[in-house]
Amino acid sequence: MSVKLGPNRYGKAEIRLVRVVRDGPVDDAVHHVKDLNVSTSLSGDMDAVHLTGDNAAVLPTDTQKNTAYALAREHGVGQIEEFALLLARHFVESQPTVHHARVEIDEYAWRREGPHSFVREGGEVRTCAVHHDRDGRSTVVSGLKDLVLMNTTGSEFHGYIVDEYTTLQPTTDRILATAVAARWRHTGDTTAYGKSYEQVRGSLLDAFAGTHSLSLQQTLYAMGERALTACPEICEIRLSMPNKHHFPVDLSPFGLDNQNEVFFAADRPYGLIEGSVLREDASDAGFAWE
Ligand SMILES: O=c1[nH]c(=O)c2[nH]c(=O)[nH]c2[nH]1
Repeated sequence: MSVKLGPNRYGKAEIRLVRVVRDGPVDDAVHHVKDLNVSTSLSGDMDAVHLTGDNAAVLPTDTQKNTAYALAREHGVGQIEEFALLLARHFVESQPTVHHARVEIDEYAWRREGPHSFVREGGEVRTCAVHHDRDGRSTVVSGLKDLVLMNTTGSEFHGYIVDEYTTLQPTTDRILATAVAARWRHTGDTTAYGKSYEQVRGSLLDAFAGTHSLSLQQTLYAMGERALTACPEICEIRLSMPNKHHFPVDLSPFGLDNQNEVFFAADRPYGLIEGSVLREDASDAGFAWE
């Protein structure tokens, strides 16, 4: 039997990193925090390590982790996309055996409660995934996940295929609830990642709340379209949205009606609606989504 090594990469997953910045006199400083989960992944001249156990080309994952902490100390974090690019470029530019770096970062939000006190926001997580290769090409995908949304009316679903297995009743008034995971690809024309994050997030919320929905698919498209319209520096957005079903409870055994007021919130199974919306003239994605 003849086999060969296929695509491979390696790195440190889920490096938890909290960076504190102190602003002002030591006794009376206002603190700022960045709370990150960083994952690095490198590829390049890695045949020997797999085929013969020669580790000479390998930058250990332990070193990758240390690098994240050291660069956070030296440079600060700023926008997660900037820090991810700093790390990715560092690995590729400092190590000839590393030809490609992918750095993914999740950022957890803390709301200020005092000069050095914070409350963890329970809601969405900001995300990014950047790539950098030895030809100097970089891609940046930003995103969010766990953005839980609900409309308690303004959602219908009917007109679908009915076959011998269909039991679903058509509805003209249902709860529409989801947990949005969105990732958007930057054209490369901007580094204003904080601003575009706010624009895209705001667009997703506006379109979800403002669309009278005939399906979650229609809502997904409206959300993507709104984000692309609001934010010229992104060219493609990918959305993944579970349909978190809410079933009206049959209260007739108790002599009670239920005019869409009492629901069973099911956690599984759930519909999973996914799609991308992109500009007609979107540039080639290259390795951005890998
Ligand atoms: O918005 C929806 N899209 C579907 O494709 C679907 N399928 C289903 O059973 N309910 C729903 N709702």
